[in-house]
Amino acid sequence: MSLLTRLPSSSLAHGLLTHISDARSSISPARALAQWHAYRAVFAAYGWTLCEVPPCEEAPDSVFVEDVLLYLPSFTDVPAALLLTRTPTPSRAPERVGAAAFASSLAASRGLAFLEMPEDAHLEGGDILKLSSSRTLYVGQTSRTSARGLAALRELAEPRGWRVLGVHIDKALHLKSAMTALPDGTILAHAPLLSEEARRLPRLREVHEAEGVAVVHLNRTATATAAAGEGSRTKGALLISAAAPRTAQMLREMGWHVECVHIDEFEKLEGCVTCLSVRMRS
Ligand SMILES: CN(C)C(=N)NCCC[C@H](N)C(=O)O
Repeated sequence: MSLLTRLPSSSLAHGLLTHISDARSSISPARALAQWHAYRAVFAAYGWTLCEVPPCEEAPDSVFVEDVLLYLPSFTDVPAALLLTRTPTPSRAPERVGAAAFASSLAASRGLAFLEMPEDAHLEGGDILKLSSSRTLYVGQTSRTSARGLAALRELAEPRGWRVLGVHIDKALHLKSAMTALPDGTILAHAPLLSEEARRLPRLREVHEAEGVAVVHLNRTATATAAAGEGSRTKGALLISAAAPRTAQMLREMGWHVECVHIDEFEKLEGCVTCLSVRMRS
């Protein structure tokens, strides 16, 4: 399991804001850097190999590396792929250059395909929710991912065995600002952030904290939670923001071991625990 991350730019405080009031004045680059290291340390403790995408100092939002690179597993004989996305935002466009060279080289070393979104197809990784249990990709239709982006991803993903469905999102920056999924396909969602279309998705489980919608699966098997001292009494381990204690407790009651991380410096810029990395599980 490999975790791709990207060092925060010192200009982080100038990151884009879309749906929340301007909190950028309170952002501490030093505190953000400490939180970024602590985030990575949790994955390392669960056996993930840490890989760094070269920093992009000129792009304030470059730490949100999930948006620029998408790992696309395959269920067929078509190779899995690393996809370079295509943001519509000028301030994030420079992120693509260093990410492209890195991803092309990593893909070659791992026997993966390296793919790029076409010129006119805008898409960011924060809009892509992968449900491996049902081989479904939910693709947010947002200010960052267009219908052309959805169509272009469908052309790349269907031959790899994925079903690709668009979901209109208008109350949040990305699809994964409003929902993510547990390994069994349960979708954690925060009702105030859902469009009418999103409310109709199957297997929704409402969480009452906006930060609680974002979870990352830290390990495949319960045995890995031995590192957490809980042995194999849990389903496995999840990572969630420390800003969602009620959701963390709900997940523990569902049988998960839960690791909480402080990422408030990134939440001030509409980030979450999925944004800060690309997870390559196979
Ligand atoms: C799941 N989410 C939300 C993401 N993957 N990306 C967060 C990007 C935040 C950045 N300030 C921006 O506006 O681009």
